[in-house]
Amino acid sequence: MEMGLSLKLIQISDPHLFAAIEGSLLGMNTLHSLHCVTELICQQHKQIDCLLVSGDLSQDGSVASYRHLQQALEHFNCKVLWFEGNHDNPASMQQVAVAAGYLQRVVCAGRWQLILLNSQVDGAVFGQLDESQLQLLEQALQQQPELHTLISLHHHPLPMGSAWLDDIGLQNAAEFNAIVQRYPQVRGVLWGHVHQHSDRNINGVRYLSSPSTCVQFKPSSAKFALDNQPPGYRWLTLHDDGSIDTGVGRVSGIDFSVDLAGTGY
Ligand SMILES: Nc1ncnc2c1ncn2[C@@H]1O[C@@H]2COP(=O)(O)O[C@H]2[C@H]1O
Repeated sequence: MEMGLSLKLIQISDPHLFAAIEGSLLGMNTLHSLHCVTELICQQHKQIDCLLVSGDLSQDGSVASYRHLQQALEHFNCKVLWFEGNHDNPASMQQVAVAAGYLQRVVCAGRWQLILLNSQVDGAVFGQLDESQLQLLEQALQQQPELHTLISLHHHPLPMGSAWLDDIGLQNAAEFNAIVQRYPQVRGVLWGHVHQHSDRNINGVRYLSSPSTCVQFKPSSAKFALDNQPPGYRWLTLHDDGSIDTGVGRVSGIDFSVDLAGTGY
């Protein structure tokens, strides 16, 4: 990433791709919806410093699904960073991402440090930061006290107000948030998993969730339910003074087929 006056970051989350190009999740073709989102990003953002993909890149864990993602992003002339969600297969993901340089936990650019954590628990839908991730987080924060910091992970460290989702969030959120609040340089925490946007400020730290590039979950629903919002992404401008401008973009004018009555997957 080049050093400028501010950094433009685009977050893509939860694309849930399959090896088969016609693969679909609750009626939505996830590769097609991803392509619609990347096209929108190209139209809306001329200069991007970094594209961050925040987990559940694949639905079937196949190497081919990660190659589809790589191809979908290859025309972006910027740094690309991937990290794991609960659905990802670490070995398949690494096969594609390591050679391409997409897997980095700590990245410093300009006045900012990005810390990307692995909250995956083998075989579980919920998340947890193990001791190595908590140590990595604290070490990075201790090493760069002067850099504004954005932390990203797949699972939600705050309740979303949906009982079913709040059962599958970050299990040690209290421990994580205690660290976040202890280091004044932390400006933002950014996640995926919940397929919906939210924006909260807790003691000056911006806590942000983001849409999926495929199906959306209905906010404030006690049980699993899909929303009819279209696929989308989040953009963030990280300013030199530590402030963050951010918003969500969604595809318009395309009729995505989705099974709104679906009760899970
Ligand atoms: N009906 C359901 N109730 C609870 N969890 C579900 C249901 N359907 C799917 N899930 C899981 O909830 C997860 C939410 O995000 P993921 O995309 O990680 O994957 C989803 C499934 O693993």
